[in-house]
Amino acid sequence: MNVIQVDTYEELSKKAAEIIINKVKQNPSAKLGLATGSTPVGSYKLMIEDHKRNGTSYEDIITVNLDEYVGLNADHPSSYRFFMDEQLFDSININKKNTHVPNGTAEDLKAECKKYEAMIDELGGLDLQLLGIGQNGHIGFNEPGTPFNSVTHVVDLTPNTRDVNSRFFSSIEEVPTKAITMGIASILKSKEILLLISGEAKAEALHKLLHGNIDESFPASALKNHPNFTVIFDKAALKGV
Ligand SMILES: N[C@@H]1[C@@H](O)[C@H](O)[C@@H](COP(=O)(O)O)O[C@@H]1O
Repeated sequence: MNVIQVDTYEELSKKAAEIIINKVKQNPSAKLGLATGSTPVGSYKLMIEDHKRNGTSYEDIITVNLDEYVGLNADHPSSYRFFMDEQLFDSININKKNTHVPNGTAEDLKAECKKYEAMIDELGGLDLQLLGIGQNGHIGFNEPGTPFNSVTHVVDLTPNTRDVNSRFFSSIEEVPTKAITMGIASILKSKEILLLISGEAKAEALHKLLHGNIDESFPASALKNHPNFTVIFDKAALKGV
């Protein structure tokens, strides 16, 4: 595990954006695994700025997102497809056809999961997977207890995750109870993994990642088995533990 500590969220965003932009420059047809949540937003902004200023091209880049809520379509403002379009895809020269987010409104959710995993395999695995982390150590929507050998699947969201994520909805009742997520094994298929941890609310999760055991009760600990795993965190995430 490579550990990078920075002072602020701004620095964290800059560092992560640099790593992603370099990957894109080195390999203009790279396959990027992307994440939602507030943490990567700063990096996405910097990627957009760099695209506008320096012309870094996403023309042949393929993206694969980690997860999507069950029941929300692309037009729903709280869907992860909507989020990705708004926060990144609509502002860079990516071909929308090359951007993949699980279809949360698929009639046959199991078939959708199978199809998604097969797509990842057909791509030959991703080149770089960007991740955030939940307060309980979830990655994607892999909640504590998820087997490390899990592939893309449907999950029941925990009350805590629904509560934390309710800030993106008008009320807690609107937060879906299920989601489709890449599994832990799907995430580990990526050649490189970059995890971003920012803010005091994540202090316990960071502490467990750095000092705890590799155990299914803490999903992010699986990443420590990966040969090319980097975690970037800010000072605030070190507070209070
Ligand atoms: N499914 C997403 C995760 O992929 C993300 O890492 C997490 C943390 O979000 P934030 O960065 O807003 O704290 O939120 C959601 O649960």
